[in-house]
Amino acid sequence: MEDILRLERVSKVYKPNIRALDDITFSVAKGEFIFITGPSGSGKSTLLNLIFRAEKPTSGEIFFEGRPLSSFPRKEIPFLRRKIGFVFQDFKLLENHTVFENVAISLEIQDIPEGEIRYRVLKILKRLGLAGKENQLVKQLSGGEKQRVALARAVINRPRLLLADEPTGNLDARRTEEVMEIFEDLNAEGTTIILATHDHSLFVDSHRRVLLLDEGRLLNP
Ligand SMILES: Nc1ncnc2c1ncn2[C@@H]1O[C@H](COP(=O)(O)OP(=O)(O)OP(=O)(O)O)[C@@H](O)[C@H]1O
Repeated sequence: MEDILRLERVSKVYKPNIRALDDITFSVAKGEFIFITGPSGSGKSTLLNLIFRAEKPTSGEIFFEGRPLSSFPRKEIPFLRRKIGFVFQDFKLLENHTVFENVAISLEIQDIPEGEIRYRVLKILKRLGLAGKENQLVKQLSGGEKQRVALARAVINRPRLLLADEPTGNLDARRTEEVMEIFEDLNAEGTTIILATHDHSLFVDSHRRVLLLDEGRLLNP
């Protein structure tokens, strides 16, 4: 099957000499759902940040849909980010804005008619169990609700690739199961997913590919 993503010999070194990622090579097929795991500090977040082009590799290259990420000029990054959704570990939500505003923000900068924005936002909120919460300020939400708002915002553009960093970190067992079902549904609809977690229970029975990171190295390329 065609690859949506390929990393070739990617390394990331932070000053003075922290090798966060060391010579990483792997591919992800279109439609795949893979897990990345490893102990704290093994490089999971760094890897996702590089794929999102939030940071650049020190060496090596990342290809998204065949195109090297290094070839995207700055002004094209917003277009790239519409194709790649990111659920951040710390959510990165606008705490003093409403749930609706947080989810709608990326649609509003695209000249999409207001009625369609409203329809799409309310639909995704309903799907994520947040119906009726649209006018609430994010800072008034529970951790689990914020997690789901972050997921809603990440998928509102119907991205081809969804990156999720510890997306069940703040959830109890029942909510974790619900969120994992949503990831399964999104994947069944064709979204490629890369989910980073240290929680083995998320993938142990999943029969999915699991990449193991340790001190920046991939143990099972
Ligand atoms: N901006 C940065 N500057 C310097 N060092 C960094 C930076 N970001 C990450 N690191 C270092 O790179 C290594 C990998 O960190 P990273 O956050 O990718 O790990 P992780 O596997 O996501 O950990 P966790 O599960 O705790 O989130 C760590 O040693 C970390 O301290």
